[in-house]
Amino acid sequence: MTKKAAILVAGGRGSRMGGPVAKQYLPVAGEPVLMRTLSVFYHVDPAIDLILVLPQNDFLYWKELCKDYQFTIPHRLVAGGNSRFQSVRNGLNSLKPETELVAIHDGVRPFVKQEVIEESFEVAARAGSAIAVIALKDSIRKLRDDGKSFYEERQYFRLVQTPQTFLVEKIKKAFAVTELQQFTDDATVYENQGWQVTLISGNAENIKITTPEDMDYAEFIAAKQLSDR
Ligand SMILES: Nc1ccn([C@@H]2O[C@H](COP(=O)(O)OP(=O)(O)OP(=O)(O)O)[C@@H](O)[C@H]2O)c(=O)n1
Ligand SMILES: C[C@](O)(CO)[C@H](O)COP(=O)(O)O
Repeated sequence: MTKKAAILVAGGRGSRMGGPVAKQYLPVAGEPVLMRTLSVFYHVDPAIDLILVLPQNDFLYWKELCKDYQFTIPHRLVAGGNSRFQSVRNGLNSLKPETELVAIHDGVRPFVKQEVIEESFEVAARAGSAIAVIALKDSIRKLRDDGKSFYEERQYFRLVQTPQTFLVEKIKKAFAVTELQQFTDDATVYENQGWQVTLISGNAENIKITTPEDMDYAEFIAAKQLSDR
């Protein structure tokens, strides 16, 4: 059986969300965002090695939160870094030697579908990588520095989500480089090695909770999930 791990990165401060409590700990329909995300991965496969990357200073707070919510899904804590890239790298460095596949996922994307995670592991096992993306619904304009804007054919673009799942051997090699500005996700780190990434379909509700209005939408999605059960 292939040894799988999932690194859920939640080492950020949520500056665009604002507020006294970082967004990854905020309750959505009564359950903190990170507990929701951990649960989805756990239900895909309870044997997945779950790694949660948090700011080191939040470890105690998180452990207390788990007690308060009686949250018992097993996971390991790893200290985050100053950027998402560094947080992911810390997570990769904590993988057990026998791990063959790793899904890297934003902790603040609690509505990823189990089917997307499952497909990401299947495709990454065959192709080396699997990056969840969705098509655009709106038209797009490309901006130029001179203030002009131009039509672009939206069928050639995709919005990038997580999970981004990889063969461990390859993604660890890819992350053993100096951080570059274009490393806004893990696919860009992988392709920096000259390797082509493989895209899979994500799910529309798999939003990255980023700004306050996302919390309203998150409440809506959580309520819908409950009524669809
Ligand atoms: N040093 C960092 C920065 C970000 N992240 C994580 O990467 C994911 C995507 O980042 P983003 O949505 O930008 O989160 P924040 O950095 O927390 O938000 P902001 O940019 O608004 O401060 C989040 O789960 C975030 O916690 C991380 O693990 N370590
Ligand atoms: C990884 C990511 O969620 C893919 O869309 C995104 O690049 C993270 O960006 P952020 O600026 O760190 O939120």
